[in-house]
Amino acid sequence: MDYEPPFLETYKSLVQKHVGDSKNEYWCSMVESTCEIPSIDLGREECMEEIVKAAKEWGCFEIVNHGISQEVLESMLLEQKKVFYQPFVLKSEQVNSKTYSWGNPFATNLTQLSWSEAFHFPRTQIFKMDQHQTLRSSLEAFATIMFPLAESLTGILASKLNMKSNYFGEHCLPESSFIRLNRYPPCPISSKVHGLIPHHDSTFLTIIYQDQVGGLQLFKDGKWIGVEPSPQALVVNIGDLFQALSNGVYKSIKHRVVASEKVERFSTAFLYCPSEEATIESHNKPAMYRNFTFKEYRQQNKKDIKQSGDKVGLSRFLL
Ligand SMILES: O=C(O)CCC(=O)C(=O)O
Ligand SMILES: [Fe+2]
Repeated sequence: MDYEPPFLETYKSLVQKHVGDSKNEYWCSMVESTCEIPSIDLGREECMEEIVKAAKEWGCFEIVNHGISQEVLESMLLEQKKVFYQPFVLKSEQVNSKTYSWGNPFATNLTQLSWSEAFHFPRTQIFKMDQHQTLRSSLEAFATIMFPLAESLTGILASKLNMKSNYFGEHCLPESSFIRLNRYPPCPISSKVHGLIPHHDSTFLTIIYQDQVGGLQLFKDGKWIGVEPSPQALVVNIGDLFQALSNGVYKSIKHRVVASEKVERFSTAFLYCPSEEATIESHNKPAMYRNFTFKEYRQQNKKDIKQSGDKVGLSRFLL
C-alpha cells in the first residue's frame, strides 16, 4: 500500500538484531486483563469524588455520559482515516514541519521503536490550514468540544488541591492545546515491537477517543492492564504537568499501545497543555519537583530523545 511508512526497510538492522531473541516478547507477560479501570458516569452526583479518587490512585479513568456528540467523534475518525491514507511520500513532506511523524528516527533498539504514525496539530495551526477543508472542520469541532470538557475535569481536580482557582484559566487557553491523530498499522513483528512505546504524556490531561480495536494498556502496580474499547467512552489520562503541579497527588500514568499483527487501529488524543511560558510550580511545599516552564520541559524531552532514543521525563526535575 502506498500509504504505509517503510518500517521494515528503515529499521531492518534493528529488526534483524532482535529476530529469534525471545527476551523481547513484550506483552505476553505481565498483562492483567481481568482488572478494569475506573469508569465514571459524568451524569452522576458522585462523579467529582470519583474523578479525584481515580486521578490519585490510577492517573487514568474512563468517562461516559460526557456530552460529546458521537457525530463529532465519528467524523473526526473518518477524516483521520483519509489523511493517513494519503500516499506516504505526501505525508512525509510534512515531517519537517513536525506535523507528521512515524517510527522513531533516534531509536537505538527495538524497545524504543513505535510501530505507528501520527499527525500532531497545535490548535493554532488548525485555524491556518488552507488545504484539507473537511479535516480542518473536523479538527476544529473536536478541539472546540474537547476543550471545555478538559477544563471542567481539571477544574474539579484543582478544586481539591486548594490551588489558586484561576491557574488553568490563565495558563491553558484554547490556543495552547494540541490534537494528535494516531494510526497503528498492522505489524508483522507484533510480539517484538510496540505500537506506541511505554510513555507518560507531557500534558496536564489527555483525553483519548479510541476505535474498537483495542491495544491501549496502563501500567499499574507492576502490571499492564488493557483498556477495553467502548464506543460511548473516552479515556482520560493525567499527564506529567499535573503530577508536578499537584506535588505527586495526581499520578501521571505510564501507558503503551500493543501492536496487532493483522488489524490497523486509530485513536485521537486531545492534549490539554499550557502556553510555553507557563511555570509549573508545585501547589504545596516541600515541593518534589523544581519549578520549570512548559517550554523547558518540552526542550529537555526533545534533547533526551535525541541523545538516548527515549524521554526521561519528570524524574529530571526531582529535587
Ligand atoms: O492510541 C492510544 O490509545 C494512546 C495514544 C497515546 O498515548 C498518545 O497519543 O500519547
Ligand atoms: Fe500517551
